Amino acid sequence: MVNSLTILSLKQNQISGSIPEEIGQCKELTHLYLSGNKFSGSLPNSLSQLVNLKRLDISDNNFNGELPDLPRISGLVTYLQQNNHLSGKIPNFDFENFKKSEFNVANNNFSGPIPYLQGHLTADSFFGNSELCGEPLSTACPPSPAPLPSAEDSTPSYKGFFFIYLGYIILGVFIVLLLALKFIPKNKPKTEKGDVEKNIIVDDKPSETSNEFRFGVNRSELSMTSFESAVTPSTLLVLTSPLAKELQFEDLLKAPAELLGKGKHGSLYEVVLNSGVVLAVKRIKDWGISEEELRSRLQKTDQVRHPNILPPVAFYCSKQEKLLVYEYQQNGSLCQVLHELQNVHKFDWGSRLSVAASIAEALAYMHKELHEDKIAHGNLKSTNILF
Ligand SMILES: Nc1ncnc2c1ncn2[C@@H]1O[C@H](COP(=O)(O)OP(=O)(O)OP(=O)(O)O)[C@@H](O)[C@H]1O
Repeated sequence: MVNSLTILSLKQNQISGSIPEEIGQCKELTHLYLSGNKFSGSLPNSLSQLVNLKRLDISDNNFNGELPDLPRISGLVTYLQQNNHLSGKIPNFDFENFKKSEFNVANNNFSGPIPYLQGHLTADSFFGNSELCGEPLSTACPPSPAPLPSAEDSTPSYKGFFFIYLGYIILGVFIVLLLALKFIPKNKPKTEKGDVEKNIIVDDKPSETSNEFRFGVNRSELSMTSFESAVTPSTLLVLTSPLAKELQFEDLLKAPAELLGKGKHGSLYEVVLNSGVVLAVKRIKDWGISEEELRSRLQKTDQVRHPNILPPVAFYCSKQEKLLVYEYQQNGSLCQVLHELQNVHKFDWGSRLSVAASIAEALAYMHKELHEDKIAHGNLKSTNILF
């Protein structure tokens, strides 16, 4: 039971006590909402073992002590812990993953410099920590004291000499290489297409190299070298949706993208096209089926039309990348309605039943139509029900 728990929401109650170390056993937990209670004590170290966690909200409690190693949870997109008594340094998260309103450590006892925020977040997320300093707060950090010179520093050691000589050697080799490059004849044989294909590089991290296409100006993790675009004509397959008419693969790569979440099969980005159209693009990793099979499944899924099934708009398939494009649904998911709305009582039992009936109807239709192709949903959960 505990092993398969994915969402735990205890918010806005009067619960006191500390979070037990055993929370680390809930390995499937993706959403943990404990805000607005009277929890106290320090956060257990085992919290950092919840590697599937996407949303953590422990705001408005009495937690204290230092934070466990939470940055190791790479898929976190919500991190709210304002209005507690937590202390120590702010860890170096992957701040690119957080929207402004989804990261907040205000009104605690944190101290020291704020880590580099990669251009994200504002002072609002950090106010109320009297010993916190650095951007984006207006309090500058005091200069770190210069290390005292030691006796060892004043006399050059053998180790020091070794590095000086090593430096000379490297410089010498570099000059020889430069000269060699200058005098080697430049008439290289023309590279065949096959050779270029062998050189395709997919870089999973943003790179500063200027000849790269970007998916998301500087916020996404997807980038692809120009080699791939040179050998792969735009193979983005636009399905029947009029929304993405004339959509090109390059349009996706150039558009700003924001991470919406990370799942088992990859990351999902909100992508805003030049035209203003907003898409949700899933970058698939480890699907475990062949490119051919993926194509055939998507084309079949596209033929199953039902008002409650969100069809893919387009997909892109190459050896290096598999992208699935959907229309962005701006009204949020069932999970948000159930767990994040201020006034959940608005979601009355009549509405809940009607949502459940719509889901069942859509699922039954899809499974009937795709029965022969053996395609089932296989991952039904409240975050996958969109309004
Ligand atoms: N078309 C969409 N528009 C808006 N939000 C979406 C859309 N599709 C998914 N989301 C939201 O984005 C988040 C991530 O979605 P995703 O489908 O990647 O999750 P997942 O089903 O857990 O992934 P996986 O199948 O890889 O395990 C979810 O919170 C979901 O509600």
